Amino acid sequence: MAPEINTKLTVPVHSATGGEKRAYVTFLAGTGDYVKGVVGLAKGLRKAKSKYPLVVAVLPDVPEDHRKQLVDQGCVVKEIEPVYPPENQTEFAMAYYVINYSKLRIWEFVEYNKMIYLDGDIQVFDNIDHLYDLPNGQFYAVMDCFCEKTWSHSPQYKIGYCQQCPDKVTWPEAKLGPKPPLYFNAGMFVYEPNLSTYHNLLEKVKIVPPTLFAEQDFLNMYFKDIYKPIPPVYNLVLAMLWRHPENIELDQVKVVHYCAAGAKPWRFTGEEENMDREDIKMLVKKWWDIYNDESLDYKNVVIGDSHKKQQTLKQFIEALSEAGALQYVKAPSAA
Ligand SMILES: O=c1ccn([C@@H]2O[C@H](COP(=O)(O)OP(=O)(O)O)[C@@H](O)[C@H]2O)c(=O)[nH]1
Ligand SMILES: OC[C@H]1O[C@H](O[C@@H]2[C@@H](O)[C@H](O)[C@@H](O)[C@H](O)[C@@H]2O)[C@H](O)[C@@H](O)[C@H]1O
Ligand SMILES: [Mn+2]
Repeated sequence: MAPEINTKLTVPVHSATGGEKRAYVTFLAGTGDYVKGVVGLAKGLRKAKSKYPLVVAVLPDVPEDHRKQLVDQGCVVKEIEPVYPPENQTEFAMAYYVINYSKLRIWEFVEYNKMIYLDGDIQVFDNIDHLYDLPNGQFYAVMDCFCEKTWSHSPQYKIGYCQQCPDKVTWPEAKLGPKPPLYFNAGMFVYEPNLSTYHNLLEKVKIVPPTLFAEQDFLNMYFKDIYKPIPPVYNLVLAMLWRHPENIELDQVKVVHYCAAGAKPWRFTGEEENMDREDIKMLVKKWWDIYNDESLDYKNVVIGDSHKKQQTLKQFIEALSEAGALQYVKAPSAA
């Protein structure tokens, strides 16, 4: 039985007032192939007719040609300095998670007052611009699942507890203390950049001992009092398809998060566990269909738009002249 959360997202009708500056933001590190994920995301947001730009926070190691690819796709590329956790012996669930602390820099982007963060391994298949109209002062994200092997070192996994089905194995308060607060997946969240929050985050991250899920654990701790769960259609953590299918209606899903082992579309082999599932193969194909769709490239959309505008202008002028509204003044012949 899915946890009782408000699955009918009621968003006030008012849209951005004049002063609101909104953007999507993602994070890119390294010289590897995650840049494909970000290009795919930029094209997916365009296909979903998102009104807002995509900002890409890049670490200094992202090469010039990758940055150019992103600018050519209409992205706003902003270089950030890395954020490192304190010296520690932590075994992160994935060794590379240490670089994910750098995501914290996006709280400094105060030229925007509302942003939606999306991992580079996320694709947006339907418009989610309405999430910007959610009430301010909260931190919105989708609840994670604790059932994958990546959680095997956690107390939840060891007792078979998952917040996605809290009645299946009840949390043993007597033995393990109070049930953990609702926990979100940090691959997608709606937040408000803010300088004092930013400085406080950076202060706190220096003293909080790192844990399994690196900055995701840290963000859950930091925002636990204002965290508001939003429906899984806004961040389908793929493992939900085989761990909690009863909580998912795939044809309603707007955002897919390719975070299961072996699920990154641009490296997909289909060999890892669950990667031979028909739904997984369909979602990977959907990702590639967008990535390969040249009509979604920024240069074609912009040209397309300006071409359309020229066409419309031409038709407008023709219509005016047909209506006799335009008296062409004959230019004197040059001769
Ligand atoms: O080599 C890397 C690893 C991670 N990332 C960024 O960090 C995010 C979080 O990592 P990942 O999505 O692999 O974590 P998962 O969601 O799979 O746990 C990615 O989506 C990318 O935006 C990156 O740019 N380069
Ligand atoms: O650095 C920690 C990462 O933790 C999260 O990924 C995990 C989490 O979703 C687990 O629940 C899954 O089991 C696992 O596969 C997946 O990698 C975020 O998606 C990512 O952005 C990043 O914060
Ligand atoms: Mn991810």
